[in-house]
Formats: sequence, structure tokens, C-alpha cells
Amino acid sequence: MTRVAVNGAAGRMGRAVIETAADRDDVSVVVGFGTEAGEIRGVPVVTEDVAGALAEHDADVVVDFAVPEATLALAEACVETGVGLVVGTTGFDEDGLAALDSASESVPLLKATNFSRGIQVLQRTVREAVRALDDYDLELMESHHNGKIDAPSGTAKTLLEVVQSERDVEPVYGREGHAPRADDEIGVFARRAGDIRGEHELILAGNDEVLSLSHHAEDRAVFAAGALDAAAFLAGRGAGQYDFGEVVDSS
Ligand SMILES: NC(=O)C1=CN([C@@H]2O[C@H](COP(=O)(O)OP(=O)(O)OC[C@H]3O[C@@H](n4cnc5c(N)ncnc54)[C@H](OP(=O)(O)O)[C@@H]3O)[C@@H](O)[C@H]2O)C=CC1
Ligand SMILES: O=C(O)C1=N[C@H](C(=O)O)C[C@H](O)C1
Repeated sequence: MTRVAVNGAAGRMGRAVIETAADRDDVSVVVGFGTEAGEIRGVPVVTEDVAGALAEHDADVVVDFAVPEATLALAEACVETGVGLVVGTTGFDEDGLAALDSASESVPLLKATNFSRGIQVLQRTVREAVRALDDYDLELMESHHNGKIDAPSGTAKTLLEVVQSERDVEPVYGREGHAPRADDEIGVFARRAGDIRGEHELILAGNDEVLSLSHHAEDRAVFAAGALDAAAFLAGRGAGQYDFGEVVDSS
């Protein structure tokens, strides 16, 4: 049984993680962290002394869905206590990413911009498609709920990295006015509306055809389940960076 702490416990994803864990017997959420103290489904939520709470509740791994500055403070507490860290938060700047890299020298750390298994497969499919259709026009779209802070989504950035590892394309974020398309560009578009859980689509267009590769999440439970799988995978491992692809391939 992996003892899990949840950062951002009262948020959309934090609550989904607590709900999802309640139906599983391989993980147990022992404490949550947030900006307001309280209790969610019997899980105590605390606001301060994160390192003390990790030790007190004997947590093995923290699952984090919060905001970058909270994640970075949490990473310090994980290093202090030797607790593993699953990072789902997106929107880090270069310094934030470097700080997480450095934390992974002391504790096991698994960061993924998307914990759905379908997106893992989409990443692999995108690589193959971009490689095979190497002169097709590429355009990337994502849609999310109206409470999302960062744009483009972390997943869109990851998909862009996959594309760029295969092809030298420059992102153009939205288009307006006189904006003819260049051969070496990829349009990137972000929409925010309602409670869309997360939609991503890459189109590859050329030669009188369009290949559309898309994914949509129907429930946040899919991300919560993947993050908990990652926590169970990380428990007991040594310091270093792990990949969600390893979790998917191992189960
Ligand atoms: N990797 C993946 O699969 C997924 C990643 N995400 C990412 O997860 C993150 C959270 O998303 P979501 O749950 O929708 O966002 P929410 O805004 O619903 O939740 C974020 C939570 O973090 C809390 N928080 C803010 N500051 C702190 C702090 N200092 N310590 C602890 N908690 C804090 C907020 O509290 P308060 O409300 O009081 O400010 C809030 O409860 C985003 O970056 C999102 O992109 C989301 C879904 C899937
Ligand atoms: O904020 C969200 O909701 C989501 N964020 C992640 C991202 O930025 O890619 C993953 C998922 O799409 C939902």
C-alpha cells in the first residue's frame, strides 16, 4: 500500500485524486496540502509545515496538482524528508524546471504534463506520423475549462516538443491580420470554455488529405488514476527522474 500525500488537495484535480484513491486498495491518501485547513473525505488538509506533515503521516509519495510556486516549495520539503514526488502541475518556467531537475538528484521524481494513458499513445503516434508525413502542414489545437491558468496547455507543449524532435518547425501562437503561413511553422491554438476536461488535436495536412490525431479526456478521474499509478510505481525507488511512459509500459 503506497501512502500518498496530495498537494493542491482542494482543487479540481486534488479532489479527483482523493476520490479516485478511495476506490483503490493499492494507494491510500494520508494527508493533503492546500491554502485552507480542513478535511476532504476524511483526509486532513494542512496549510503549513509540509515537511513535518509528511513525516508525521509517514507519506511515501506526494501527488501534486497545484500551482508552480507551491510545487517548488513542496519539492524542497520532499528533498528534506526523502519523500518521492509525482508532479502533475503545468506551467513551469525554465528556473522552475531546473529546480525540479535538481530535486530529482535527491528523491525519485516523476513529472508528466498529462497522466492519461491515451495521451501517452498519442505522443508515440504523433512521432510516427510526423516522421512519415514529413512535408505535411502541422497545426496543433487544445481546449480546456475556463479556470485553466496556463496556455498553451502543458500537454500541447509536450506534443510540440515531440513534433520538434522530428521536424524543425517554429510555433506560431494564434494568427491575426496579414499572416500567411510559412512552410516551417506550426500553428498553436488554445481555447478556454466551460468545463472542458482537456482536448488536444494535431492535424497533418497535404496531398489532398488531412490526418487528424486527437484525444479528449471525459473525466478528471483519468488523470487522477494515472497519477496514482505513478505514485505506486515511484514508491521505494531511488532518486532520479522517471517517465510516465515507464508506468504505462509496466502495467
Ligand atoms: N498532468 C496532468 O495530467 C494534469 C495536470 N493538471 C494541472 O494541474 C494543475 C492544477 O489544476 P486544477 O486542479 O484544475 O487547478 P485548481 O485551481 O482547481 O487547483 C489548484 C489547487 O492548488 C492550490 N494551491 C494554491 N497555492 C497552493 C499552495 N501554496 N500550497 C498548496 N496548494 C496550493 C489551490 O488552492 P486555492 O484554490 O485555495 O488557491 C487549488 O486548490 C494545473 O497546473 C493543471 O494544468 C490538471 C489536470 C491534469
Ligand atoms: O488544467 C487542466 O485541466 C489540464 N492540464 C493539463 C495540461 O496543461 O496539459 C492536462 C490536461 O489537459 C488537463
